Amino acid sequence: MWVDPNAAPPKPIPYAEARTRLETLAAALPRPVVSRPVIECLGRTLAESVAAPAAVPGFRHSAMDGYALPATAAPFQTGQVFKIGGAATAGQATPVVAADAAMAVATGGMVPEAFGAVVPKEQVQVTGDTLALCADIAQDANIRGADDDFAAGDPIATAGDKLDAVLLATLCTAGVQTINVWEPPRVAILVTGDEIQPFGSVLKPGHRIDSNGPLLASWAAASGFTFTIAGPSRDDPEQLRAQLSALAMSHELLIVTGGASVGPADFTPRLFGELGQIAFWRVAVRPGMPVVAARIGDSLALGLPGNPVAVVAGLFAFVGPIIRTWFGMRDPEPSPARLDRAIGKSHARLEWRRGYWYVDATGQARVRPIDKVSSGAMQSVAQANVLIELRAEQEHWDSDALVPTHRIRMEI
Ligand SMILES: Nc1nc2c(c(=O)[nH]1)N[C@H]1C(S)=C(S)[C@@H](COP(=O)(O)OP(=O)(O)OC[C@H]3O[C@@H](n4cnc5c(N)ncnc54)[C@H](O)[C@@H]3O)O[C@H]1N2
Ligand code: MOO
Repeated sequence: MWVDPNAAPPKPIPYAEARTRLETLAAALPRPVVSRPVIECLGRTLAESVAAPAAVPGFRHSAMDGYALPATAAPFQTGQVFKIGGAATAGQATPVVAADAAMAVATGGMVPEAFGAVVPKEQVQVTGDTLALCADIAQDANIRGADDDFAAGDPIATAGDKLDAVLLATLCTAGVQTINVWEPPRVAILVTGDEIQPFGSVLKPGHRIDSNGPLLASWAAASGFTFTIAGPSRDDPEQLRAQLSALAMSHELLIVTGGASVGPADFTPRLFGELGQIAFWRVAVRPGMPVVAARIGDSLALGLPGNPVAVVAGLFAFVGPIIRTWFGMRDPEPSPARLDRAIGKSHARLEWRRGYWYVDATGQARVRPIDKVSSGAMQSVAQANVLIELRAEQEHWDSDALVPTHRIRMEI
């Protein structure tokens, strides 16, 4: 799509259509899979499902510190007396004991099939090298099977699962050595706008401090991505063209903020069109309508409007789906909640309204819409923990209406 700066801008497309085009773009990017030792994969996402290679722990073992009783002596009853033929300690080979003797065993110690139960220390009376049972002991009591944790072939994790500490430890336990994970996209962030000044600047009238750069850089860092941050850059098409083409050469995901709309200094859509192929420009959503997406070389370029709340919504609505497509991850489920008060809108775009989600005293999930709806008001995002989804074709919601909400202010 060629963007003619003098022509009328295109009609916004529905969000569902934009998502489909974005996911098609993301799936077509070169996404390398690498094989890595499990221990180095915290935060990585599995490119293929993993099953247990063998049973774990792989040997029959004791769940208690006590004595293994010879199977031939079952049933084990109060008062029964056994000679203690030896002691098995965890991690050591089992000693040879007489067929009718008991064997001292530690928790986790191997218990061969010749033994029919383990009696805990607390339930025996030991005199010299003999013990007497103080209770009846059931067959197989306190013995765990060789597949107590995993049987060979048990599924452990599915492609698209992200390794947190628990999953990483579980794979280690199962004896999995290396896994195939997606190499994450290299992310470039380009902040634009003549009025935008970097953190720490002394502002002149008309200037704003850059918040989109810190927002996107913090998101990329928290996601564990390698990223480059450029700008704030002036609204100069020559300089922006050079920056965009250089960044697109070395990054798979390029996020630009500002200059997405139809103003005289809005160059992002035109430059995307010159350097690559535009997938869409303008989507019927609020905030974020002027969003533009394109393929530039081997990079997916996303141009978000400069308004800071549109960037927060853009992370949720556009960047999130790109990242999940890249990693083959599922979408998080929305959380339905009842509105604290009636709300309305006077446009036919899908809106993500800021809200505060909570559970009331009766256990009911509720959401309090935040009053400020300006796309420039970061304050209102700081007061919110969800985005309330307001359907494009509806204009009024009664108090107590059930609406889908999406958690924000968390890792995507
Ligand atoms: N005639 C029309 N005008 C506008 C339309 C339209 O359809 N027709 N769309 C409006 C909508 S919706 C949005 S959203 C904005 C987006 O415009 P841009 O993408 O060109 O964004 P900018 O003009 O560059 O910035 C908007 C706003 O945000 C502030 N900003 C920008 N970057 C940052 C930053 N890094 N940190 C903090 N604040 C930032 C900037 O100063 C502006 O106030 O267009 C509407 N106009
Ligand atoms: O889409 Mo803009 O972000 O509504 O103000």
